[in-house]
Amino acid sequence: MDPFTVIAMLAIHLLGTAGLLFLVWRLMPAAPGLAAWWVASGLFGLAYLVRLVVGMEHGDGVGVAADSLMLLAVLRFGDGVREFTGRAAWKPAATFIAWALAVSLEAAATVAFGAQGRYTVLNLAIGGLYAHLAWTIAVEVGRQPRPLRAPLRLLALLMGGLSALTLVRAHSLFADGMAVAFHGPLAKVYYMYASTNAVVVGLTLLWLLFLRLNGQLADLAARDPLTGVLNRQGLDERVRRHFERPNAAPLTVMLLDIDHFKQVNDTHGHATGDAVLMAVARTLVSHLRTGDFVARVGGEEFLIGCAEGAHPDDAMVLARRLNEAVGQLQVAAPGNAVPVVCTVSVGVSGRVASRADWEAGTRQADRALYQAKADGRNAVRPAVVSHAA
Ligand SMILES: Nc1nc2c(ncn2[C@@H]2O[C@H](COP(=O)(O)OP(=O)(O)OP(=O)(O)O)[C@@H](O)[C@H]2O)c(=O)[nH]1
Repeated sequence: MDPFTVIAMLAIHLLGTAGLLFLVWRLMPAAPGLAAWWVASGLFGLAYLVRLVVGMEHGDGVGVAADSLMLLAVLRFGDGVREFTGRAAWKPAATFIAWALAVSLEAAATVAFGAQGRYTVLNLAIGGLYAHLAWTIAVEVGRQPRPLRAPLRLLALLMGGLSALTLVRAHSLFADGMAVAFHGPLAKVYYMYASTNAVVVGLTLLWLLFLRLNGQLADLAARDPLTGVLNRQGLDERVRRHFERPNAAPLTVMLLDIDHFKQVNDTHGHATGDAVLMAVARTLVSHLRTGDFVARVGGEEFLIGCAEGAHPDDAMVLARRLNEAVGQLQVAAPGNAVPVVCTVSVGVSGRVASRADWEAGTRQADRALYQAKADGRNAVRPAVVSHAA
C-alpha cells in the first residue's frame, strides 16, 4: 500500500473514532477521560489530514504546524488516561512547556536539516511520550479494579509497541535519511502497526468505559441511595460471595434498629430523620472491621454481617460498641437549637457457618432484637440458641 493511502486510512480511522467518542461524550459528559480522548483522536486525525493536503515530506513551517497537532494529541491522550485512572493531572503549564519544547526543537531541526530533522525530532518526541504513557498505564494495572486490568494491559502493550517502533524509526531517519519514513520494511511495519492501533485503541477505550460504567451500575443497584450502605440486593450478593470463598469464616448476623424513630420524624421532620439515618450509617461503617459489612434492610433497621474469627473481639463486643457510638451521636436539626440524639437496640445471632443457615441466623438476630426492644430499648441482646438436636 502506498504511504498516501495508508495515511488517508489513518486519518479516516482516527476522525471516525473521534466522532464516535464525541457522540458518547455528549451522552456522558462526566465520564472521566472521554473529553480528552475524543479531542486527542480528532487532533491526530486532523494532523494526518493536514499532512496529506500539504504533502508529507515538507521540511517547512506548515509541516511543523501539522506535527504540533500530533504532539498535542498525544499529550491530550495522556491527560485522558490520567483522568480515567484517577492520577493527578499534569498542570496545564507543564503540558504547554512539554509541547512548546518539542515544537521548538522540531522547528530548529527543520531549519537545520529540513524534513529529515523534522521527522527525526517528531518521532523522538512522540516515541518518548508513548513510552511514558505505556509506563503510566502499566503502573495503573495493579491499582485499578480487577475487571479493568485486561484492557489496561492491552493499552499499555499497544503504547509500548508504538513507542519502540517510533523510537527505532527516529533512529533510522537520523541514520539513513528520509527514504525510510515512507518506503522499505520499517515503514511497512510502522504503518501497519499504526493502522491497527488507530482501530484497536479506540475500541479499547470504549471497552474501558463500558467496564467502568458497568461497575458503577452494579454498585448503584447494590446500594441504598440515602445512606450508601448495601441494600437488600447488595446484601444477598455479599453473603453469597462470602460463603463461596473456600474456608469462608462463619458470620454473625447483627440487626440494629433505631429506637422511636417515628418520633424523630414526627418532631423534627423527615429531612432530619434522613440526616439521622445517614449519621447512624456512617457510624456503623466507621466501626466495621475487615470482612464485616453493613446493609440497610428496613426504614430504620440495619443488618451487620460480622466475620467471625478474623477479630479478637466477638460480635457482642462490636454490638455494644456500636450501641454506645450511636448513643453519642448528635445530629443537627434545622430550626432546632438542640441537636437530635438517638439510641439503638441490637440483636445478635449465633454463628452462621453456611449460606443455607443465613436465613435462620437472621431470624435469631430478629428475635434477639425483639427482646432488646421488649427490655426497654437502647440494649444489646444475644440470640438464645437452642442446641436441641
Ligand atoms: N426520614 C425517614 N424516615 C423513614 C424512612 N424509612 C422509614 N422511615 C420512618 O421510620 C419510622 C419507623 O417507625 P416504627 O416502625 O413505628 O418504629 P420506631 O418509631 O422506631 O419504634 P421502635 O422501632 O419500636 O423503637 C416510620 O415513621 C417511617 O416513616 C426514611 O428513609 N427516611
